[in-house]
Amino acid sequence: MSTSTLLKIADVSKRFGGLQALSGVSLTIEQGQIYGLIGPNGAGKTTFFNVITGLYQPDTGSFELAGKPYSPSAPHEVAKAGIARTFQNIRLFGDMTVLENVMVGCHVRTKQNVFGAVFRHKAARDEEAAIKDKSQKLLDFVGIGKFASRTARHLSYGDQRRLEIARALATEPQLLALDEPAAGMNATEKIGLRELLVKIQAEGKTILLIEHDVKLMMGLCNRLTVLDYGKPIAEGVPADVQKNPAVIEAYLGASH
Ligand SMILES: Nc1ncnc2c1ncn2[C@@H]1O[C@H](COP(=O)(O)OP(=O)(O)OP(=O)(O)O)[C@@H](O)[C@H]1O
Repeated sequence: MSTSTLLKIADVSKRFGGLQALSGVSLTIEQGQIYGLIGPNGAGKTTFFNVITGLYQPDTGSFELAGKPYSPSAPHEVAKAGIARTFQNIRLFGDMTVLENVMVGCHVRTKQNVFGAVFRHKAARDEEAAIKDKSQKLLDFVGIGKFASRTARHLSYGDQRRLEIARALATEPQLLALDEPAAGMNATEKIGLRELLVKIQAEGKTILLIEHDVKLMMGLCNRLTVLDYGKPIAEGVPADVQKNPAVIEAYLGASH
């Protein structure tokens, strides 16, 4: 293999009572890829995200991150291991400033312990200044630097999505997992989002993306897995996936 594998997931299953939400889902994401997960409503996409980010315990499944066994446990541990995610429904600290929201993400990687913060040691003050600086740079990178001191809930919807991405990037993830980042966006915001994701990929990041906008996904992703009723029905490059009869049937079936 010429590229290096970032995340290798094998045979993930998850049952909720009588409902088999995921069964036998395997996928391999190479470093630097934008990898898409698509499928009709209820196909299991978010459940899969919740499993790999430690919110749900799978019934079966094995995981390897950057060549090492990885066991998704508590979300904080997942962030430390190098996976950051955003949620379908925006989860920001609405009453904090835009800058503070990103600073929270940075704290996953900080060295100072709580005593340093309480007693305001010089090292803690220096680190805090570095965090502010890094957070501002991330805001500039995602295109909302001028709103740093604004209260987060006063941002437009599209900019709140950008802020979530900046906060996730602040944890210095190896994998950025985005759950429907374009949901509720207008056409202009979607174009902006697409440009941002391409820019993040150009920085060397790897992205796992759930999205309903199939056109956006086909244009953006290097590879895709399609789920239907919790099972993978197709995997490959967009040009092949969109011709796959099982995929066409799953989408037509869902809309008729
Ligand atoms: N905590 C839970 N308890 C019980 N059932 C659940 C739970 N979470 C998800 N499910 C069920 O699992 C199935 C898969 O849901 P999931 O949200 O993963 O699908 P999805 O592909 O993300 O859908 P959408 O595109 O609508 O967000 C659905 O039938 C859902 O109702």
